[in-house]
Amino acid sequence: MGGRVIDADSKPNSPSNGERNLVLVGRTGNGKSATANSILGKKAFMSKAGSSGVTKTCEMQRTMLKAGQVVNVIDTPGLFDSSADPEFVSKEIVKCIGMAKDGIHAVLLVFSIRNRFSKEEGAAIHILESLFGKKISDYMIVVFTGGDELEDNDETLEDYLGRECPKPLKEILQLCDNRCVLFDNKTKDAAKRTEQVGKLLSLVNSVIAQNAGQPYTDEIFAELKKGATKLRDTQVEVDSLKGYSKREISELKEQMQKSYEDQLKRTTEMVESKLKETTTRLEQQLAEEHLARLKAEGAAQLAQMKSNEKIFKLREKLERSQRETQELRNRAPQPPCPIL
Ligand SMILES: Nc1nc2c(ncn2[C@@H]2O[C@H](COP(=O)(O)OP(=O)(O)OP(=O)(O)O)[C@@H](O)[C@H]2O)c(=O)[nH]1
Repeated sequence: MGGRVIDADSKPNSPSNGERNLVLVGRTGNGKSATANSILGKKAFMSKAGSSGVTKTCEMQRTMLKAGQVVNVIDTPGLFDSSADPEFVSKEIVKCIGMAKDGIHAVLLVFSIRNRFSKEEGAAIHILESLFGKKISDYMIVVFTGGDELEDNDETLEDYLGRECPKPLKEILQLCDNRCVLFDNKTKDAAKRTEQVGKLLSLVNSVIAQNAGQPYTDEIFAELKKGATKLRDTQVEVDSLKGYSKREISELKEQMQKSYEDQLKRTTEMVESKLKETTTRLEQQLAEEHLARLKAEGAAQLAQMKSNEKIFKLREKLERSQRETQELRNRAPQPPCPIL
């Protein structure tokens, strides 16, 4: 444990004083690790440029606030990148849930104002909702990184969203009740660092208050917690057994460990099948939308062609009738010259 002491929780109406579990999700390179480090006030996670992804697995680090409250920060790899393998993603999700045993107090969706918002980022929210239910959006907070670049351009977050907010991002912000915060992870200004982390933690407090102090949990959390508690209790029980040889005790422990690992495997498989089902459904939906767009474009093109053809024919008709009129005029007998 270590890191900076932050004064975000010394407000009179701050919610429960238990530990807080914050999970950062987002596309590789959006600045999850850098944001996690800003929250922790120390370089706990590796953060650097690279398209292949620096964070390879979920990891948890913690810090203590001024009021003595512990904040657990879980950094994740790019779970919703289109290149991510479902088996790996499911294992990581189960691992992350295992770390936040008591539930998740806030999910931080990390976007970067330095990278263009992508389709897959828009789809990620639907995957999260499919895996964890619509309730998960009550726990979401959007974090935009790259505050320094906006500042360099003399822009605010509102200016940026005014010019650069595609429909799926708008929908995400609406789903989160517009809970969003801008982070400059590059700043060396201690006051600025404290202020942006304080703002985020205030949003976390409001999320906790709105959810009546209850962190997000579901049947996956419950199953994993039950399994881990059972393993721990039986290990204690086995340790206290009398009249058994060392070998028998070690065999019993191995059996317990194996049954726990089997349960983890089953849970991971369940998450994987849900994930595959959702991804297939989303891909189908995207393909259908694409097809509908193509059809609409085709119909518009056809209508345009038809109307071009009509215009061409009308112009031809007009020119023909002008020519005919001129010919008639030319053929008509000329009036005698008044001078003669
Ligand atoms: N200018 C600027 N760069 C940032 C900011 N936040 C993160 N970065 C940079 O963005 C790059 C990626 O940051 P990471 O924290 O490694 O991103 P990540 O989402 O954790 O990426 P993976 O660990 O690879 O999944 C690094 O070069 C960071 O220094 C920011 O607020 N401003």
